[in-house]
Amino acid sequence: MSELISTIVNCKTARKILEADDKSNLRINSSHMTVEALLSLLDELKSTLEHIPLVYIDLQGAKMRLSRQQSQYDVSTDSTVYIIPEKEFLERKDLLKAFKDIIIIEDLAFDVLSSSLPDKLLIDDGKIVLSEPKFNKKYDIGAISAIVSVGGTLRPRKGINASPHPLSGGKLNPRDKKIVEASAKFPFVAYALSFCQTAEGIEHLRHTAESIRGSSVKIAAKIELPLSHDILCDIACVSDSMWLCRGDLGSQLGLSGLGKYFYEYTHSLPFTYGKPSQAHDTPRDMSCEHILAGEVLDHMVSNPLPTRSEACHVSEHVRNGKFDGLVLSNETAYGKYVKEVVTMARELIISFKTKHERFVFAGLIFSLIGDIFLQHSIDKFIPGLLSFACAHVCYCIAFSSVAKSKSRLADILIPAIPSILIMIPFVKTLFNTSLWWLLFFMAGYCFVLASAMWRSFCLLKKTKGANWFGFVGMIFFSTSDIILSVERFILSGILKGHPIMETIIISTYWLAQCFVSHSLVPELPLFISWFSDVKKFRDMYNKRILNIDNIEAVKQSKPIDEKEQ
Ligand SMILES: Nc1ncnc2c1ncn2[C@@H]1O[C@H](COP(=O)(O)OP(=O)(O)O)[C@@H](O)[C@H]1O
Ligand SMILES: C=C(OP(=O)(O)O)C(=O)O
Repeated sequence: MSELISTIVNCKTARKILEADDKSNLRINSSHMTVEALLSLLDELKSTLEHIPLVYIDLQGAKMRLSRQQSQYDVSTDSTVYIIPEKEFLERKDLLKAFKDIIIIEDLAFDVLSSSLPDKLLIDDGKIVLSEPKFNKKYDIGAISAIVSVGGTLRPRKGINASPHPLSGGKLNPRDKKIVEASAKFPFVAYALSFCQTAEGIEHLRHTAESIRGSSVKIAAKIELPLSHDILCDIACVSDSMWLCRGDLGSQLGLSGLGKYFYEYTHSLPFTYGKPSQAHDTPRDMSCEHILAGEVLDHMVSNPLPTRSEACHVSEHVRNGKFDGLVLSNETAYGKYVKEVVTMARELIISFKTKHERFVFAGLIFSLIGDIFLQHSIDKFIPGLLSFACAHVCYCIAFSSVAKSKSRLADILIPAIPSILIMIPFVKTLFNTSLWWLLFFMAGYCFVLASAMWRSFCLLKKTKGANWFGFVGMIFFSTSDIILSVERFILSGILKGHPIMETIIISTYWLAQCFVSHSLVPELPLFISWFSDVKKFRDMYNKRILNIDNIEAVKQSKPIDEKEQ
């Protein structure tokens, strides 16, 4: 099932979200709260929630932000504003708080921006744009003045973008480090690192978190700058997931640039952005989970339904396997329709049978046909074998719909080599017999079985070991088939019908089918989930069919004009 991550500001929002979708994970943006407030929110979640999901703490990393001291006010287009560092504001607060034309930013951001003034500054994902920044001595402070080319409402802690981005993301900054150290005692916490720029940044975070916790920690890299394909591949190697954050990326690249980057990212195209990729001996890919973030269902911040484009875009990209989940930000942090947006997001990502599900189902049907043939007698062996070969082709398609290998050559060679090796004893035994022609069918069968195993390994690799079920299933499959063929052709059926042999063949076969099917729901506990979660799944399904929440929301909503009057 796809991952849904919903941003919360307090325990109340968390409860609302989980009421609408108890499988949603949560996200807390640490930049919008003090470290103490963050820790007490984690404590509250732990003590009040019945079931606590994964909670991502979003770390500021190398993101630049307005100060917490910034007051909320509107800046109008064409006016002049003065950007000052937080420390100056704090020193002269009594005088400065009366002025409505100052923008207070974090000291580090002020220092890096002063050392090389950018052409433009974008605040709050580009909702406010400042042009022509220059040094100015306003209020006797070394300020940066700028013209407001797009006006809007300033709010504390909103993000600032300049291109090129002036802060490099190396080791954790002191505040993020303190947060990681203090939150390590909560086993349900994962981390998302903002403005991630290198694999080293993620490695440092992982090392810090895991050495304190003493166990593995899930880490997401937030991609908010146009990084090159090579760097993305490096980051993918050390991260559990990468979040494509289109809010900041859109500010960095402009909207048409974002469209182009999005296309290249989702098609893993090399060298358009950043430095050209270096030549590598082995093909490189961005194998890890990919999560779509930034204005995913933004229309629902103030409307009960998303736009058609949002609904189609989300469905398309989760369905075609480009993304493994979604982050909801403003939609749940301060949107008016928290429950509706969470329900809608879940519907959009499960409201169809994915290719993975459809082909696992088809594989099970072919296996059933194969079982019926093999139940009869030896002369139905070939139809049985062909049915199971079709089942493995279906499993191949199912696994590769989620995790494709990048190399066609590997797709052929890796399954071919073990198939040839396995065939050697059978060739020796059957070659000079009247059953020699069976060897062709058996070789073909071995190849499709090994291909399905290879594709299940790609899935295991892409999910960094989290979805190992398909691979283990295919190992059981091969074990069952090898024992069956050795017993039938090499030992000439002398053990046929022996209860121990039959038990091993049938139990490995059933375990294989169970594990392959479980690869569809890797987040649920093995086997038990099939029984304990039936009701929840049925409720979710009924809700989807009847669309109850959304019908209610539409009925209750008034036209925009009416609301504004
Ligand atoms: N813990 C919080 N307290 C108050 N407001 C918050 C909090 N978290 C998020 N918000 C609000 O929701 C908005 C969207 O959240 P998020 O996407 O995490 O922020 P940002 O875009 O600033 O990184 C924030 O800009 C802020 O206005
Ligand atoms: C999700 C994003 O990150 P943040 O919420 O930190 O702005 C984004 O930039 O789209």
